[in-house]
Amino acid sequence: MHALKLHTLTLAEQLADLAVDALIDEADLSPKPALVDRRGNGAHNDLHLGLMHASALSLWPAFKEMAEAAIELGEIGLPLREALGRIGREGEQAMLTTTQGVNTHRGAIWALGLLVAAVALDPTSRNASALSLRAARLALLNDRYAPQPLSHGVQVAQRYGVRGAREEAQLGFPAVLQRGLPQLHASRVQQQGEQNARLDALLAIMTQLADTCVLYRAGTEGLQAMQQGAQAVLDAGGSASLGGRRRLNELDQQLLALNASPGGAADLLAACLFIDRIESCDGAF
Ligand SMILES: CC(C)(COP(=O)(O)OP(=O)(O)OC[C@H]1O[C@@H](n2cnc3c(N)ncnc32)[C@H](O[C@H]2O[C@H](COP(=O)(O)OP(=O)(O)OP(=O)(O)O)[C@@H](O)[C@H]2O)[C@@H]1O)[C@@H](O)C(=O)NCCC(=O)NCCS
Ligand SMILES: Nc1ncnc2[nH]cnc12
Repeated sequence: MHALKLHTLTLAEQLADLAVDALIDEADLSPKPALVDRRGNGAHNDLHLGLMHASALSLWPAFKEMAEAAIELGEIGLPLREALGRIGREGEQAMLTTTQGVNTHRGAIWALGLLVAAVALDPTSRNASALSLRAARLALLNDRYAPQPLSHGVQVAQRYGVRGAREEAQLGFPAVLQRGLPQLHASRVQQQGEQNARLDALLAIMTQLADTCVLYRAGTEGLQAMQQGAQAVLDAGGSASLGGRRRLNELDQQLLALNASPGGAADLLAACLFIDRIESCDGAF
């Protein structure tokens, strides 16, 4: 008879599981305005839900390695920042191989990678502000080996003078801490269902974020439509209310017409769900 061998997950493996779970929960959440979800491809002709799942799963080794690097190096400093940069770039390559070149989760590797490392550095300190502060301190360090591509984010940051993904992390994810998480908690208190609470959290993030994906595709008209439309859904009672659902449908149609995909807001919803899960576990994850 074979003995059943149980493998206890390491901390790094548990954190990688949680990061991938957050990405899959984000992808599955429906109906998200102009984003890939269970209904369809939103404003994307090169993406679908299966690809988002495959992309999320391809990132598990990178998240695990980022957590291991944080545990091994043990402190915030250039060695850890540069290790995260190297692992992040390898993660991007794994993602691009899986998706045959489509950028599904670049911003999510960045945000979740920093947060995974922030938890691994001190798993006993799990509240959102402490975590985001450690992530911000990592993001503020300059990775000497990072290539300097003229990315979409850099192009629109220059053109419109906005904060992109890098600055959002360096500030400790204000769209998540000040908007997404409080809205998630407030909507849960109203007991109208977890999916509606998550949709409301996404909308709250959208009200404030300078999403460089939206700006690149649809300029300031797209960004205003996203921010004001998301606020209109929340003002009408949120995604659980009939009025809110009507506004959400209007926002979906408007963003689709503008080809404006809030991919940055989607990544930050995944970050929000990850932090929420870390904060709510006591003991093992
Ligand atoms: C620091 C980096 C995040 C690089 O940032 P940068 O702004 O230079 O680069 P981008 O390539 O533009 O990627 C940033 C991605 O971050 C998301 N995002 C956008 N706005 C915000 C915001 N205000 N706050 C937070 N996050 C934001 C967004 O990701 C999502 O959109 C992706 C699709 O974008 P895009 O390629 O533009 O796609 P399309 O519009 O569809 O393109 P076309 O089809 O039109 O051609 C999607 O993947 C979502 O994830 C931005 O894309 C960081 O990445 C970096 O430095 N990496 C190097 C390695 C490293 O250090 N890693 C650290 C590991 S901890
Ligand atoms: N659900 C989604 N749809 C499109 N782009 C995304 N980037 C991250 N999540 C996304």
